[in-house]
Amino acid sequence: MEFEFPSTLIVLSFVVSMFMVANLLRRKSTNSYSHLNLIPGPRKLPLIGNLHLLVGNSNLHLAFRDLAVKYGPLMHLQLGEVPFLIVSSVEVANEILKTHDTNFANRPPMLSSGVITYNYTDIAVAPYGEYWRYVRKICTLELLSVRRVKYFRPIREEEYLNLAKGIASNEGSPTNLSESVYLSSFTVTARASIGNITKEQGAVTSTLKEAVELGSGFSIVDLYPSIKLLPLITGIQFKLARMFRQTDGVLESIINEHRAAKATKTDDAMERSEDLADVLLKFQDEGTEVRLTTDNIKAVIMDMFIAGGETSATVVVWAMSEMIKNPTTLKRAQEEVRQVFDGKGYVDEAEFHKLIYLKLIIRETLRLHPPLPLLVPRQSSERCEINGYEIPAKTRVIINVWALGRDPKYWNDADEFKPERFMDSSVDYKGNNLEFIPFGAGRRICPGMTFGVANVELALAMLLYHFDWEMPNGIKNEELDMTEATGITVKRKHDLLLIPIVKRPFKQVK
Ligand code: HEM
Repeated sequence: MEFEFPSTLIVLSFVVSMFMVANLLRRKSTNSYSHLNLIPGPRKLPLIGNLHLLVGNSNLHLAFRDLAVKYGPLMHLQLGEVPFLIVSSVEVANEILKTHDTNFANRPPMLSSGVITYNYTDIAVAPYGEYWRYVRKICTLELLSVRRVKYFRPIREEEYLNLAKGIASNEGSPTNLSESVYLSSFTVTARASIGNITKEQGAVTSTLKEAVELGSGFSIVDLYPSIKLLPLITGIQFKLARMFRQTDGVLESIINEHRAAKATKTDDAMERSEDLADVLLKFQDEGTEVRLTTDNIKAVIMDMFIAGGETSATVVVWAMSEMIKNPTTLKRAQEEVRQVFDGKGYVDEAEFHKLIYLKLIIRETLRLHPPLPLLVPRQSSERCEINGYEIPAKTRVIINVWALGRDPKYWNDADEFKPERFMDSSVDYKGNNLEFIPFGAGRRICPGMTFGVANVELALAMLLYHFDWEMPNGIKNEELDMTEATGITVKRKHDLLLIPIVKRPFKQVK
């Protein structure tokens, strides 16, 4: 991720400080955020605020948790010019995500997300309001509802079987599991939302990922928004323009292909093979309550690519990593999956209700490794009061769900991987138990939860059923490196390389 707070950012901060001084001299000293100074937080330095405290911390969720231990669960941090509230307890999260949910249902504007989302007309960063509700509803109905997720079962089964077969062809050799899982997860999302995707179109994902990282809200251009020249000086403006051109070209070709297919198909045939892109185009033609432009459609499709593929794959890879590190858990999971599917000789979703232990593993992985540990930043629409403090409109809030998932007040042996803790527990990830919200909570909760979990379950079931796994280069299981990469989606720093040993050969699926 580009929020390398380390030295580059600090150096840049001093470069921009020249501009800042001029700005400060011009501006009146009063500002609406002065109330936030009453909220506990570390002492701020001129111009950079608290940025220096994040130097050397490649993972913001960790740094924020450590600071919260000292300053409390509602903490004020000044990052560059921008004040942030960092939330690290269930009680304060409840205030933001339940009591004042509507007020905090907005997203802060950020330079890069504005550019790549066609001026905030996707779902994830669209302002809270009628447009957001409309496009979110379409995606939920057409792609993400329980009914639609069931409908896409053949796509999932085909793609994850291909994944397993691809891995089997590399039996006995170190295999990059991260790479294969990410590709399959992305392909499933793309096939479900746009029908199919060419290799060239698929290549755009790496550009999209780069753009997402820039749009984390912690990029230097977003921390010094008053310095209008900063995007130019840092080169970010050019980078964004290049990314935009690349992704726009691909999205344009996808839309054109759908329009061309529509023109040649009968209404009946269209009905049967309609995907999300077709439905969005249909609504555009029909002129519904919210008028959709072609750019809006591109923005929504792009959101599905970004939000759908990477998150699920990240969970699969962390779950495999944790199991490799904990061989007893791995063995128990393999025994369960093999017991359920040995009768058939292949994995399919019809038997998934029997995979009790695998579901516990997924929950425990989501607790320890929520793919978006800080959710997506929120912003208040109006002034309000939280914990007796006045919070002005347009205040940015970060919920540290990673810290909530490891809060010793709620979790015994909080840092340990123990799927059994969820046995006989009613705590789930659907946004009701705020100590465990890997999908967020409230109005902005992830709409892709069912879709994502279906991907994770099937991928893991395939990997556990067909293979035993060994570490390469004689490394012991417990020595597996678990370092996290920096980024808005927190993946493994180093790809997961494992040696597959085929234990259940592939049988013709009936
Ligand atoms: C295991 C997989 C997934 C995880 C852990 C996950 C997690 C999240 C989180 C934490 C948020 C932010 C919620 C907030 O700000 O409170 C989010 C938002 C979102 N997710 Fe997911 N997600 C997953 C899969 C998916 C999938 C498969 C899709 C679609 C194909 C999807 C689409 C979205 C969208 C559109 C948003 C923005 C919602 C809004 O702002 O209204 N997600 N997700």
